[in-house]
Amino acid sequence: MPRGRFISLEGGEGVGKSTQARRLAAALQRRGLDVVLTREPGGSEGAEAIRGLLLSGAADRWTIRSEALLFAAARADHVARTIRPALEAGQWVICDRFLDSSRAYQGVGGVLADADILALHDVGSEGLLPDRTLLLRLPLGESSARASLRDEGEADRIGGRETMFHRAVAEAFERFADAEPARFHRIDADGTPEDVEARLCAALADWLV
Ligand SMILES: Nc1ncnc2c1ncn2[C@@H]1O[C@H](COP(=O)(O)OP(=O)(O)O)[C@@H](O)[C@H]1O
Ligand SMILES: Cc1cn([C@H]2C[C@H](O)[C@@H](COP(=O)(O)OP(=O)(O)O)O2)c(=O)[nH]c1=O
Repeated sequence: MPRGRFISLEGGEGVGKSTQARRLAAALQRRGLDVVLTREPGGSEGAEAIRGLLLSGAADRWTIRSEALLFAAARADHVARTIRPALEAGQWVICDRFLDSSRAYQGVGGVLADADILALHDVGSEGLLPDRTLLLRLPLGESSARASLRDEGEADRIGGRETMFHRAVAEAFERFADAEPARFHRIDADGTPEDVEARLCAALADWLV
């Protein structure tokens, strides 16, 4: 049984990751592939419990260090219980956010270096990386308008941070894509969901022949 493919979707809040993760999973299933659709933080029983700790409560509920450790712990459980077993069984895994979200969100602010977050990932998840990372990009004004329509003004503990934070996150994703052009594919997230889905499928075309 050949190992399955591991695809992550990344980008800021409201760019359409969750919408496109569902659409991509359905598109791949229509091609006869066995697909597991999952998300972070979450994707396993333990990680979903940690998700509740991370996304609710006061803005200062966690320090940057404790928050980064909780994300890494959630990811370790998700990788061990959901992602690795699926890949080993030949399934394709589509993950709505993964390690690069920790590098972007927990890495801004200067408390933790990128190397620190990668070190946590080495310990927690033996350094597992996606085979391909699809980075959805949209001007910040448009993604925040989409997110606030969806959330009706009730953003979660991290999504509710100020515009400067989200701008720094978007810039971090761009730096990661520059540094790893073989893994990252930049996707224009503007236009209809159908348009964006077509771009995602085009970014996987070499695997779909
Ligand atoms: N291409 C699109 N055009 C307009 N609205 C969209 C598009 N894709 C998603 N949306 C809507 O924008 C909001 C945010 O999308 P979502 O998939 O939840 O983004 P993310 O997971 O990146 O935060 C949702 O209300 C969704 O229905
Ligand atoms: C996976 C992950 C998410 N996050 C943040 C990003 C989001 O603000 C929040 C929840 O993610 P998510 O539910 O995907 O939010 P959205 O659909 O709005 O993009 O958690 C981190 O800060 N670090 C991480 O490692």
